[in-house]
Amino acid sequence: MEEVQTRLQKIGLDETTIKNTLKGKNALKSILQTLDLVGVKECDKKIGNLLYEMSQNLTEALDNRRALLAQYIVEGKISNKLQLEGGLEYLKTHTHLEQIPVQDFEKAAGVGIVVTPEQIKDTVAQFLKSKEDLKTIRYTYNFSEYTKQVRTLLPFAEGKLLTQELNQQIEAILGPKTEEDLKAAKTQTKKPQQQQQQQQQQQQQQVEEDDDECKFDISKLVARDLATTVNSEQLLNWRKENFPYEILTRFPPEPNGYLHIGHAKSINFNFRLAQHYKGVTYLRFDDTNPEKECQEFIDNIKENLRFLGYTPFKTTHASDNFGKLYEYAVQLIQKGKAYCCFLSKEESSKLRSDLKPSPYRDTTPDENLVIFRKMKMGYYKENEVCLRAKIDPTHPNPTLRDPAIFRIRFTPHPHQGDKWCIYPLYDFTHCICDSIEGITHSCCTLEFEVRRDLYYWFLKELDLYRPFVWEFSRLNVSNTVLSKRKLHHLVFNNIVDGWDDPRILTLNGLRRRGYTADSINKFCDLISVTRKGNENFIGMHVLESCIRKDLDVKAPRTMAILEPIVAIIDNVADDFSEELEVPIIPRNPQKGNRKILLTKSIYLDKSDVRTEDHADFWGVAPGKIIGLKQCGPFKVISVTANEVHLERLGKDVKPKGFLHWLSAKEATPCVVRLYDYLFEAYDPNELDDYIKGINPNSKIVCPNALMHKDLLNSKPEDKFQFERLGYFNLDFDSKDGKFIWNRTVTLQEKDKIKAIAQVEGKQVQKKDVPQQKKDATKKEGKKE
Ligand SMILES: NC(=O)CC[C@H](N)C(=O)O
Repeated sequence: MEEVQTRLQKIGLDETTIKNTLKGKNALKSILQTLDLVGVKECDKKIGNLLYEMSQNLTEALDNRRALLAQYIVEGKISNKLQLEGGLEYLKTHTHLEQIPVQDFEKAAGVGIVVTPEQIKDTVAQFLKSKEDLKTIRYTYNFSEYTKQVRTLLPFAEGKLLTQELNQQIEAILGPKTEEDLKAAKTQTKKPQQQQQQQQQQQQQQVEEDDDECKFDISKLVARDLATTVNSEQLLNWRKENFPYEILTRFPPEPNGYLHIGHAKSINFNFRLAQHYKGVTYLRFDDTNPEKECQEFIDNIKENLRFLGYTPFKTTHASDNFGKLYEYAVQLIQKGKAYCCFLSKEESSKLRSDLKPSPYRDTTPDENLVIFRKMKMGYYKENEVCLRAKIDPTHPNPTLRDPAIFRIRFTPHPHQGDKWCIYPLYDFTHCICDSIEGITHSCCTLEFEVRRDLYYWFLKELDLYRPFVWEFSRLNVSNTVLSKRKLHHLVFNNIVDGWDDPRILTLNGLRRRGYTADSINKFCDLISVTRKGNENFIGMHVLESCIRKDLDVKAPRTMAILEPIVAIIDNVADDFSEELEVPIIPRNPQKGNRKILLTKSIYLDKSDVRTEDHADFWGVAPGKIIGLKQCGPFKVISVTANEVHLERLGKDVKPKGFLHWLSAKEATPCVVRLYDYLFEAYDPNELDDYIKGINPNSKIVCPNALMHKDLLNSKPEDKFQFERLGYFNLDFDSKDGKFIWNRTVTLQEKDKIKAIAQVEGKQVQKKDVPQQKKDATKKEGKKE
């Protein structure tokens, strides 16, 4: 052991790293293997640390690249972490290549990129120009933060030169430190010890998180672009000339269903990423499957984007590129990189799983061209033949085993009509459309990760500009399901009332439930975007708290009765009527006041009334003192099943609680729907049959409810707080004098939810749910 320890010391690792390495079997094995491979006994600490870093980041799939990387490090061609990251990323996305093309690899790893002192000077100057507050905060600026930020601008620059330049330029701007500066610096360092420690801890955590490639950090993501998308100078110029935006993203839904909260996350992310850099975002319909797609979904997606408040830079259709895609397929055939395959579906999937080649692999390009043209002309039947990319039938990643790229379907297309009878498949289409549109960051959920190599393969073979692909974890919310298949099942089996049922998290459902665009966007901001884990599991209460906060300041207050019972105030005259003036939104006095009437006959809610009293009950029961909201204390004289008698008391009596009520003169009928979680199960996806997790009481209708007559003017989607009952949204079904209110959310988190939150502590990330195995065969986002 000691010998090993000295070995690690000799390559300059620090004591903590050595200690940790000795503890972990794999970590140790990996670094020793690297050292043996390149025969290094002693070296500069910079090289040693990079070798260590590299060894810790080598996945099994990259084991065969160990020697290559180590050699670059030892020779000093890869000399910092960013270069290493670039190189690793390149290798990760090119596992299918036997021979790594030196030029491409070196470009990705920034080998030989010499950043001149001039470049450093200019970049630092530019950077400091953007720091408008520097002259005010002077030497209290955050040095490490500044350094980090310039580094992302010049990832391959020598670190020392960069900080030197930064220091010099700052001093040139601010002049030497004054006495004031020194004082300020002192007070900064004199923070109470505890506070300082806390700050350090936080920073440490920050550093650790920043080091983690999974963490979403826009600047890092953008900087990585430089390192990992291997585009020739020419392709980069093509992009620059054609697109005046440095950042271009896209939201590419397939118009075959309704959008849900997971899509909102993606929309929010793509638009926000672009906006952050003054870039723009396309809405692209990924419409390659005419059998499942239709205009209704296209319109609905557009409407939902509008609802969320996003305006696409352009709305495009993948199908607009069918002509180009056909030409690119022809190019692949001509290059010998695609062939027409007459195997049946069953035959080909058997060969693919046995890692055997198709017998049609060796058809000549000329013959393939003839067949492909005939496919286009409608000469063959559906499924008789398809066009396949010629990649590698034995590849460990099944998406690279000669995937189909064009197939025959005699179905007219919602956007192209009957122009085509051959349709390109998703993988072939998506990357080419991204490229044609000049997308810089192609972001999708993690189940598409296995398809990334294929994405790059097509673009490389066709010599097209390559966007940077980045995957993030898919959103899951507790007590509900989000998969298209499951939602479909719920809708088609009438378990819910359609795609806009307020209990499901489709955007239409949420909207009908009463969720505002602001609350949904807020939720998306809150949950953030990461690459960690397979899924991003969020408790439903997080979503609920977003809408509560939003409506608290937006929704006018009113009162309504779910199940009415008459109450008579005995000690006032028959024609008694008193006008009470109360705030519309207490937190927002500018919204003014509303008026309500107190009359002899009023309505209370049956659930607040009991004929017999109980110790823990503070509603209406014989002999009790109660309060009525906005108007004061009353004594309960008598209670029967149908009627309550009250006496009004002087204001000095303090009742325990206040109930909601309506004057008989102002009450008007309506229907109220109360919604609860659709699933009782916290994570229905975990059950062997998710349907078993359904909550049988997720919808309760109150057909005889009453509302205040002021609400007669409301229109669908108007939102109110019914005091004590929650926030309510007027349903689209309200017409012809019929008013139907959907409860969006109760005023407070339910006890049930509180219990869950306690168990989980403050974190709502799902920890205890076993991670799904990453089985590439099963997890393919799309199938052929
Ligand atoms: N690459 C991606 O973002 C996938 C888009 C695909 N059309 C989908 O809707 O899932």
